[in-house]
Amino acid sequence: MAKLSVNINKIATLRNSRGGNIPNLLKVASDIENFGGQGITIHPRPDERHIKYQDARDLKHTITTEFNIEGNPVPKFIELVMETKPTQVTLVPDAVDAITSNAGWDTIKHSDFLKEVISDFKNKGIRTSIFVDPVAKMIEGAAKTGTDRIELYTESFAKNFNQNKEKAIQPYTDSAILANQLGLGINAGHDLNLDNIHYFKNNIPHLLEVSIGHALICESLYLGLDNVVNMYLHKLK
Ligand SMILES: CC(=O)[C@@H](O)[C@H](O)COP(=O)(O)O
Ligand SMILES: NCC(=O)COP(=O)(O)O
Repeated sequence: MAKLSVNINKIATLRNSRGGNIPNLLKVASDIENFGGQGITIHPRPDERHIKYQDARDLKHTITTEFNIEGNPVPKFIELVMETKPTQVTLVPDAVDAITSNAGWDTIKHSDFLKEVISDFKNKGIRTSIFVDPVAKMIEGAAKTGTDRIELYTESFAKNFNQNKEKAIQPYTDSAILANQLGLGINAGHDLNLDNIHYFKNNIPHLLEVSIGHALICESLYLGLDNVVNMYLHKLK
């Protein structure tokens, strides 16, 4: 069974829209865990437009499952991760002005940098994962950085799922087989949803964890958070 880590960025977006503390991010995170969620993911961005750096500090004291912090390892982010010591850090090469994550690492070009930050995080006892496209040479490059895991960037799978799911999944299946042969753990995320998750899970060998936020929160508007978390858990079995 792959673990479900719920990305709560969108809860922070909603809270920030009124400047108060409704919905309460810490309570939502605890509720998700009580509903069965096996992890909480946040992706603080430099402009703090949703998750604030202080949220990461506060969540550290309330999360009882796996805490995953995603982001571009700029100095301020590295400092935050070193201070909060989450279960896992997922490195994502976001541009500052990106609306959302839109590419995986070039693990060849940024090899030296990735090796250095990954080694620093691992020395602190933090599991590392790096966000990559499903491309063989990028997976091979990832293995050389010393990272524990990769997170497969699933945007293209999600985008093409309805037209041709066999074609959409193929690079991901191939990448998962290769990653496993190279000793990497496999996570995945971005635009996964209740329609595509079961097919994704069934076709990705050795899948350890998915992080899902945008669709999960949207689906919860109609179906309820408790219900939706459990629907994902069922589909991930
Ligand atoms: C790494 C990744 O795929 C992203 O999903 C990200 O965590 C979502 O970030 P936003 O909520 O800012 O779009
Ligand atoms: N790492 C992916 C993630 O946390 C959630 O992405 P999305 O479901 O919000 O697209």
